[in-house]
Amino acid sequence: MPVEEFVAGWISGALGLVLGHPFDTVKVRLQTQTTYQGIIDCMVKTYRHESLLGFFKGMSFPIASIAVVNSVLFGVYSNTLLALTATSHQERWAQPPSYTHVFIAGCTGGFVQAYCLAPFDLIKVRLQNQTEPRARPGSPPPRYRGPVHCAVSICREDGPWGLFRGAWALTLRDTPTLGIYFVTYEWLCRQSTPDRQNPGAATVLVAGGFAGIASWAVATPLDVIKSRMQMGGLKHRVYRGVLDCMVSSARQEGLGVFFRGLTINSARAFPVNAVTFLTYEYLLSSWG
Ligand SMILES: CN(C)C(=N)NCCC[C@H](N)C(=O)O
Repeated sequence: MPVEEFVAGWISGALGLVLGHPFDTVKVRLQTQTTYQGIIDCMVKTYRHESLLGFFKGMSFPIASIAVVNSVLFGVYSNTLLALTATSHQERWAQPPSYTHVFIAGCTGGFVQAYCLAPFDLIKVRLQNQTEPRARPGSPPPRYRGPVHCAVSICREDGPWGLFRGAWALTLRDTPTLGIYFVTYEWLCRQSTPDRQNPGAATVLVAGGFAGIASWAVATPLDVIKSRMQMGGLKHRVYRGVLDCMVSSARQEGLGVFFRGLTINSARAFPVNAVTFLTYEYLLSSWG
């Protein structure tokens, strides 16, 4: 099994994450809290209350974990395509796989990565939702002191399976949307590249960016549900399942709730995925 795809996925995921984390914090807060009037209000309040550091809450953990998860996504995707089409990554521009194969490989990558991502994503969302300013003498400490304390507390309160809270919604979110992600990327690259040639850097950047936007646009409704289920129990209500969360969120807040965070997510998705794909393609082509 070729391992370069895993390593390239690892490095490209870490770069994308640093770039996108401040946007991600605003998105998570908009999706799970009702105190903000919109993106700007959330940004201003976060900055005033928590300084610039507020935007980077929960980042140290994903920087290691998202890199692992991205490595699983790209590694599983590429190796599934290899199994389906018997072409390696280097041969794929000259002998392009069908979009059906790309979609199946993307869905497989999405399904596997969802289970690797679930505990890390839960911890990230819980930490991002702590709106307390940095600890000052006399002020009450935040519920979680950091990622490890958060993981230990969840295990203590809910058992080890507690770390997988929201995992089903995450799987439903990621399986089809990762298929869409890779199909969009391939389609855009092929549209703007002469037949059977490797796409240039500008094409990869633009195709990666739009693949990110397209997949997140489809993923947003389940992203909202996933984030709410992950916060369940902590002053937030506990849902009986994905359907219960969907129905009661829509009843209480209207259908618009499913698109909460869409604008900020799209603004985040373009640079994050442009950099991710460019780094991934660059690393694989320089390793030959
Ligand atoms: C719609 N979904 C779930 C995705 N397109 N996921 C893959 C993108 C990964 C990238 N690190 C990001 O966070 O955008």
